[in-house]
Amino acid sequence: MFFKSISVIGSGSWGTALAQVFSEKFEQVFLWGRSEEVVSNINEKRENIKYLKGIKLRENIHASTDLKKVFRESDIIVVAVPTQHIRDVLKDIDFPVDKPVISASKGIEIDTLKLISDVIFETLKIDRKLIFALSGPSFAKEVALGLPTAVTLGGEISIGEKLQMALNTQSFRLYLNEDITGVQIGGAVKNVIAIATGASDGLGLGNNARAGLITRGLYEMTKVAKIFGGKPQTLYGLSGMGDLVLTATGELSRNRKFGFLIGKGLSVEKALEEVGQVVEGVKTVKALKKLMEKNDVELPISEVVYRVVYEGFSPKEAVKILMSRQPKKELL
Ligand SMILES: NC(=O)C1=CN([C@@H]2O[C@H](COP(=O)(O)OP(=O)(O)OC[C@H]3O[C@@H](n4cnc5c(N)ncnc54)[C@H](O)[C@@H]3O)[C@@H](O)[C@H]2O)C=CC1
Ligand SMILES: O=C(CO)COP(=O)(O)O
Repeated sequence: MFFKSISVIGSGSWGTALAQVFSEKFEQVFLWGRSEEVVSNINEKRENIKYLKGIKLRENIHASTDLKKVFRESDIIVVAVPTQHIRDVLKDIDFPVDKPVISASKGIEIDTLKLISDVIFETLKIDRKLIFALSGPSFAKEVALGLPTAVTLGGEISIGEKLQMALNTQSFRLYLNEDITGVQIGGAVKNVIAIATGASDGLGLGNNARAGLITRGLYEMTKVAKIFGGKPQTLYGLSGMGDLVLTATGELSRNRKFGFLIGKGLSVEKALEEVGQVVEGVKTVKALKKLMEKNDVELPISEVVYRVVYEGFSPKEAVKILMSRQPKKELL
């Protein structure tokens, strides 16, 4: 398999940052976006002013609103659309796809409780060996600036090795992991925990509280991975702990910022408005609530994030609920 060109589906901050990093090695990079304005800004001004301001995009990045064309044009497809919209976007592809499709989005589909790899499988009807998930600590802005970043590529090893070679650059390092399920759970659930640490910081609860949430949050991530059939140890890697630490503490995180604003007393609506970009944890926590009910499993941090976001509980009440739980053994 030799890859000359690559297509990125989704021209938000992540899709654009990935296009920029890929444009270093690929002859041609195609980028699909819904918005005519974003697409023409990229093609004419070489900048995604709305989602990735200040980054000069390379000349070999070609943006388009024609999804089928962008899909047909290249040897690898990367999906970077907000999770709840992936099915809707991919359903328009009505021809066979026989090239690798990599999910770079993070979340769980609320209606079906499916992972993105399953949504790709169902909509495109492609061989599972061609489906991959790219996840790990990777803020779009830092990736686009060419700052060193290490991520995990989850999926089948033999094609995965070829993709790894093709996508690896001096600033973007990929590790392979066969456990595509565990890789996706890390990226999805860490967003919910980042909302919790953001709220804790917004309330001014200190460093101890944040470290406690991160550690017990990681345990929740392993519990969710087990439900989906993923390996708990995957969650100790880049796509689990790595991304959790980044998102739960990093100033650039939208999930953390959303939580922080809630902790400062803003309403959910106002906090979402203030962030102004996708906050996947708000959706993922809804899926986790369904998952808890379906599997009769406890995810205490996710549960209180759900109550704050959807049931009108205050962040202070959430802290009280967490701190007054029955004392437990430290299960890991
Ligand atoms: N921004 C980042 O640093 C990273 C983001 N991700 C993930 O990438 C995915 C995309 O996020 P971002 O690019 O950051 O979001 P963003 O908020 O920067 O951009 C949102 C994008 O989604 C598009 N969109 C909105 N509604 C849509 C719909 N109904 N159908 C199709 N497209 C729609 C918008 O046009 C825009 O291109 C998310 O799952 C996110 O968790 C993963 C790693 C890093
Ligand atoms: O997933 C990310 C970094 O790895 C981005 O996190 P946010 O969506 O919280 O900004």
